[in-house]
Amino acid sequence: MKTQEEVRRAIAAAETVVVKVGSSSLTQPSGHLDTKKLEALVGAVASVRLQGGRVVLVSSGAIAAGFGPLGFESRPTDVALQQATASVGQGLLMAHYETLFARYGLRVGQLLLTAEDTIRPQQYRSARRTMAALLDLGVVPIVNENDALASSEIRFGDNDRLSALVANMVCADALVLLTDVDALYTAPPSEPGSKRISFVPDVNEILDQVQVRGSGSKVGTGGMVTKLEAARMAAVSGIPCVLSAAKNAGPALMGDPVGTVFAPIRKRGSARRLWLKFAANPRGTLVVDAGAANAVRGGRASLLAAGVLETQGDYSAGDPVWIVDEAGNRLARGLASYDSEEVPRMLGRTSAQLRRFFGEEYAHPLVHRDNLVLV
Ligand SMILES: Nc1ncnc2c1ncn2[C@@H]1O[C@H](COP(=O)(O)OP(=O)(O)O)[C@@H](O)[C@H]1O
Ligand SMILES: N[C@@H](CCC(=O)OP(=O)(O)O)C(=O)O
Repeated sequence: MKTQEEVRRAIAAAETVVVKVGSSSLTQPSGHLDTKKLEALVGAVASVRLQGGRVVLVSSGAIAAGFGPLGFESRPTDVALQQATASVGQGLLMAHYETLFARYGLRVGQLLLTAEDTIRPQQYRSARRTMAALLDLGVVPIVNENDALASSEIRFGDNDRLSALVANMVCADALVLLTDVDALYTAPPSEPGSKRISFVPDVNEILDQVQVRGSGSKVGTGGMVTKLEAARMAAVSGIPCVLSAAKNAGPALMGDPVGTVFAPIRKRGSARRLWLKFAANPRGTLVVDAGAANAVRGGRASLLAAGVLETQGDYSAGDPVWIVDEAGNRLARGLASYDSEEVPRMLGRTSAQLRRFFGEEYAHPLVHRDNLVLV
């Protein structure tokens, strides 16, 4: 899939599509939900579904839908109030979607995910199974971050990266990012001289060539920065991606020449590793000796306690941690197998010693190679 036309054709032919729509495309200038915009979006998504496609909609808008009815003038900035607003707004948002999709005879199902659901194997498998069952039933799953519960340290905030992980989770054939700007530009579109880009053959190469900024609106969160990250996550997972204005959702889904398309650059990988590489926020650090550093750099070894010199930070089993060498150079990110307070007594010991001193449950690597990505 090398040319722009090939990538657009692949998007049009996609059997399973993830469509992400941002807050800025669902709201009026005041920040309140805009039902006309919702109507147009649902029309475009429903037509893909009615033609036999499997579609997941990743929709922002819970906070936008909630602050007006709660009597706030604008989006609250306090975290607890934001979470409460999202809790009220999410129900209202879903009520709109239910009514609008019902006009096309379609059912919707709600899935609220936290960042943790995309890493912890059990939660990940459960989310994937539910999503697959919904799609098999012909339902349109509507996904949002579980804002009411997401903790501030480990939340996405934007839905861009979440949508790329969902695309991976459902083995999507295309990712469609809908926003309030018609394409990726060489610089924020408000800057004189910025030019529209319609095709990105290798998203890794474009990162140094464009100037991207955070959100241009009061309601959007991640801006173009997180959209490019999402496009990159899709590209390295082998998923073609198009970024376009929400008002061009129909043409973008049909492969017409709107927005910016990103070619896939690699075969599909695991979503958990993708999250670790791009989105995980490490909670601690494991400092390793030269031998372990070499083994980790080699890319196929687990990190054994025998090669770890020090543990820093406060983390639980399953949390992301940095793996650094003695000079502090970051080698990899991985998921810790043990809570941070269990680690000091394990350091420097071989698996046989750990088994003998502490029992079988302490004889595992501190980071298993399946849970480790090089940076
Ligand atoms: N290089 C760029 N090209 C296009 N848009 C950009 C660029 N850099 C920053 N932006 C801004 O990103 C905004 C879209 O992000 P955001 O407001 O978070 O939308 P959403 O709510 O859809 O996630 C655009 O309105 C634009 O102002
Ligand atoms: N999860 C939040 C949306 C966060 C947000 O604004 O994301 P984005 O539209 O991707 O910038 C909500 O539903 O209000």
